[in-house]
Amino acid sequence: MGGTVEVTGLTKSFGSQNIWSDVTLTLPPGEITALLGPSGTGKSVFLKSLMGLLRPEAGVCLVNGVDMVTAKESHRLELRKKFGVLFQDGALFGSMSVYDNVAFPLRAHTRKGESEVREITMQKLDMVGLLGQEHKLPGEISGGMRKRAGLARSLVTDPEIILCDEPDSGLDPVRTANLAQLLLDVNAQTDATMLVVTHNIELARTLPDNLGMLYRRQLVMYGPREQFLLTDHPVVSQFMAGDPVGPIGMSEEVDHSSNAPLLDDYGYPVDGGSGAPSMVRAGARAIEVLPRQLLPASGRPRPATERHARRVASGDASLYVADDEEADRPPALTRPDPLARALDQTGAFFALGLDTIRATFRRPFAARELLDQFWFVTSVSWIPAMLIAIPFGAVIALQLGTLTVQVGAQSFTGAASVLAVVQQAAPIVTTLVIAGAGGAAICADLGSRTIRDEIDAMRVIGIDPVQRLVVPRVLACVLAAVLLNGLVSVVGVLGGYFFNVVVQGGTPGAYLASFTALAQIPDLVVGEIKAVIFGFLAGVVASYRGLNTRPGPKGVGESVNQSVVVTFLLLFFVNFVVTTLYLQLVPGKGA
Ligand SMILES: Nc1ncnc2c1ncn2[C@@H]1O[C@H](COP(=O)(O)OP(=O)(O)OP(=O)(O)O)[C@@H](O)[C@H]1O
Repeated sequence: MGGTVEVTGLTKSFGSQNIWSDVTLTLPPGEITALLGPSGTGKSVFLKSLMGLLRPEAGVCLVNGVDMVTAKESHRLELRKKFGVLFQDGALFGSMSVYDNVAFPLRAHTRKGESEVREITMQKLDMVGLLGQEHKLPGEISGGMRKRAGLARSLVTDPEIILCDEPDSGLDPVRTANLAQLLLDVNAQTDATMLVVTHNIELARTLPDNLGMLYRRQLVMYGPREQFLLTDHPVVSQFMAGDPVGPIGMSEEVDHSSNAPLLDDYGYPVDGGSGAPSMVRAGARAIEVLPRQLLPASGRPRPATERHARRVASGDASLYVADDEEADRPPALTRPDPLARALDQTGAFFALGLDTIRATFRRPFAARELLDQFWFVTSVSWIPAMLIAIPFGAVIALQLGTLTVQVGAQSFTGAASVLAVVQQAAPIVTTLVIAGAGGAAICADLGSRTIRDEIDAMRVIGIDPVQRLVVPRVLACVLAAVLLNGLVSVVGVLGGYFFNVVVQGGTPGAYLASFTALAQIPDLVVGEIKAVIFGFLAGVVASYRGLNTRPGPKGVGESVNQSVVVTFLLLFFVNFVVTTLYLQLVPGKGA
């Protein structure tokens, strides 16, 4: 029988926006449950909270007895392997073909040989009608096809718990009917516990054993289909009838507001309210006859059907209806505390940094991804770094050359300009360019994957995105910083030599002699140490912002902007700290 999911008092907010509060329900093992609710009521947020992808601020969510809210991430990654999840847009990995996407969980978590992987993958692709499309990339197929490929991927490991976020959206009516039948047949074969979020009334009426509805930040009703579908609850009956008139309005915020029609005790418009009461009642009456539930194509009854009937007959399964007073409660407005938020984000940033260091030593190591990223970061950074290094080295050389002449210490010009370039200018120039070019691209890439649910899909498949995506990107930034720092130092020093010796008429011998007299090996090493630290910071900041992008393209843009600005600020602060420590700990040569 399928896995168990027991939710108690779950509450989730984003900042001051409460999404839902105190949600309590149990998904009966092996049965199909549908979750309904107007757009924006937090159904997707609920699914993600069940899998521990989002962290509710209160409540318990037990999956096979383990609380997903408080469990360690490593424990959650293991538990998520029990889930098969279809995200709203399919959440296919954009760089892999449809075939590789569907085969991915099998390759990641089973020891099956490639021929067996192929057999299972092709069978699932056949099941969702995608044979012949397997070599295409997700960007080359339609939205509905992506959805079906996502469904095939979610089923490929025969999961104990299947969560589907609007499996019908983007599908034509025939394919929606086929998909409903497919989900039912999968349930009949595997006895998996299933939760399906849908807006499709026909699917909601004929597929599930149980239904629940979210509305105005709470679970308004939850229970067996026999009781749910016959209710005259105004919100539920309006939704199930798809009626424009009733308590549900156009948006979550104005529902039931003064702009909405005046409603009687049952939620029907009273005199002066807009809309036709007869239509509402007709709509409500339309669901008074219990529709027939779908039957498995095999003709054999599902194991869940009998268990469900027993639960209903014994009274174990009964309809939960939320308190009306609770429904009328105004949204709980929690004022966001900017200090607590800043501390939270700082803590999360350091946690990602530590996790990145730990994950660097975990196997398997994403060596191919590291090479790709290193090549990418270096190729976008080296030309701007060189172009900045030449005038930067020249300005330092000219300024120091002029100054040393003024104070009669021109014999130290070489040492002063080389040390300024190697210790200060080179690491800073290198990392500013890496953060601006490479870091911005890393943040945009991870941000786009986040808003397309690819990162969450990876977590559900039990792959740690820090190990798979963040480690190679951060290491690529570190390696590119070390390499470019060396190049920028050489270019800067040569530029200094050119301007001091050729332009300002200094002697080559004095330039080099002053350098060897005053500089020491640690002076050169500290430049590379700075490059390592700055490269690490640029990579972690870009990854942190990318993984914590707010929804939508605007969110990605904001993240990229913040990533660059925060890296610059951090860089100058850390440079100050490292330089001060170095000057305290390493006495200058001859001092
Ligand atoms: N990561 C996030 N950060 C901030 N707000 C979010 C985030 N994810 C969702 N929200 C907000 O939570 C609310 C509920 O979103 P959700 O996608 O769960 O709604 P839904 O019921 O699934 O809607 P639909 O039926 O239209 O898909 C929305 O107001 C949304 O803007």
